[in-house]
Amino acid sequence: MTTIGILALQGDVREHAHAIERLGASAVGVRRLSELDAVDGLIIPGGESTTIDKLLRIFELFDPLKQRLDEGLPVLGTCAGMIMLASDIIGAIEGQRSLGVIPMTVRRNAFGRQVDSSEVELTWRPDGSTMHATFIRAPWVESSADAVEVLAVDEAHGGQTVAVRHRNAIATSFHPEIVAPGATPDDRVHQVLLDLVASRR
Ligand SMILES: NC(=O)CC[C@H](N)C(=O)O
Repeated sequence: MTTIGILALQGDVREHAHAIERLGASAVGVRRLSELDAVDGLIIPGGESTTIDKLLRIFELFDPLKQRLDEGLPVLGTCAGMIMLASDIIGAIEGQRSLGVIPMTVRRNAFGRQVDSSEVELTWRPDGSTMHATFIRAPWVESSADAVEVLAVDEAHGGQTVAVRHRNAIATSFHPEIVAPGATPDDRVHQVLLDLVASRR
């Protein structure tokens, strides 16, 4: 069975695990290198990128994780996880590092304080369908290399790129793991991660 690790240093782990389990794979928390080496793919959840960065270094995971991702371990980064995957960050705190997996510049807290949290209907480009997305103090993609595929833009806030794919990595500004009360879960983003895992085999 496919096993997806969820980086469990900080952030919302359980909702991602539910999405992965709904898709028929198993989900485990990752806090140490031996756990990282046992998974077929990884999720870096939302939370606070400055804290995730610090904890990765304290747990001595930063460099080994970067190496696994550079070698092709499939990864999904959401919100703070998107920031962690970027090559460049606008609005980083001093000394903040990212893993540099996707050649793109992201802007932290891009939607401003007044849009702390919002729900938006996006167009999911792979099939042109609508996707209901929840944003929480989210980043957006300010610019990206030509090789980076845009999966979704936020027309409601001026057409910013909010989901991308590059090689073994997917990143979303929003929280695809959040299911609104009473809504049917939409696991298309997590399915892209599982498809990346399947195509690597
Ligand atoms: N929901 C989130 O993950 C917020 C991200 C946070 N603003 C950061 O910079 O890391």
